[in-house]
Amino acid sequence: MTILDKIITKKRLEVEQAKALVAVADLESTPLFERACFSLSDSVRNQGKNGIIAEFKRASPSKGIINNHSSVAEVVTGYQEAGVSAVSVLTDPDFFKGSLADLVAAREALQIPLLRKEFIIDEYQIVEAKAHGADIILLIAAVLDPAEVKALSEFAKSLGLNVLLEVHNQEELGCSMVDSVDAIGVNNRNLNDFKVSLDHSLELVDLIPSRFIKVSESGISDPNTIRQLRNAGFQGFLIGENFMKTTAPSKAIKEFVSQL
Ligand SMILES: O=C(O)c1ccccc1NCC(=O)[C@H](O)[C@H](O)COP(=O)(O)O
Repeated sequence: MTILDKIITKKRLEVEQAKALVAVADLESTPLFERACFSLSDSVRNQGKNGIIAEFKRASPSKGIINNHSSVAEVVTGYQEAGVSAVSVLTDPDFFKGSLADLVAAREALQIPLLRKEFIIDEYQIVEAKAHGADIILLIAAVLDPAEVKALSEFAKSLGLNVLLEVHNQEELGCSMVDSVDAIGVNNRNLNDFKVSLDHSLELVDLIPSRFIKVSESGISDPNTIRQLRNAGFQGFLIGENFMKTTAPSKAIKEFVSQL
């Protein structure tokens, strides 16, 4: 069983448990569910922002514990002050040590788009995302079939959310481009063996139609890489570990951005 299979098997259980605890109607009656979402596209195209989607990431299957000392509010406030276009918060508890409480804490600190970084397999998680302050949801082509990508992205759009679709290769890209997706992220990390290569982004960028925001994800640790990716046609850059592994992620991002 691959790590991705393990994550999805656990996720199915987690979603059924959540459904038994909190009804959809209760999620839909929260104040956060009512709010209008920030637009990812507007934020990425805003010249005053740098295109970075900075991630709050405590742990990962590839690295184990990355940061168990920083608070969500302090880190994401620093990210926002550094001019990022959006913030990503991992909410998976078992493999990434995240939570929906982290998402709410980030929402309370931010006035820019917020991504719920999660392994979404069910509409319930999309309602949960909106009810806990997300503006953007992630759909991962490697764990969904094209019909699921279409149905889940259309459902998210019906709630006013932005949709980021993650692909890793040409086959996933070809199968999953639908109009209900706003942004396509090329994950440089193979989610089965964790190998990271920027070549995935560079090989796929020209195959992504210009109507989608183009995001390069994972393994970015050098301002020169942002320049290279920008020149290749990317507008968004998802970065987690590079900031989170430091003693002060809110300072590390400012130092990084000063070199752009
Ligand atoms: O990060 C992992 O080890 C991982 C393993 C399996 C599935 C997903 C995984 N990461 C999720 C992400 O997409 C990254 O957190 C995100 O792209 C940021 O990557 P990085 O800058 O390398 O922390």
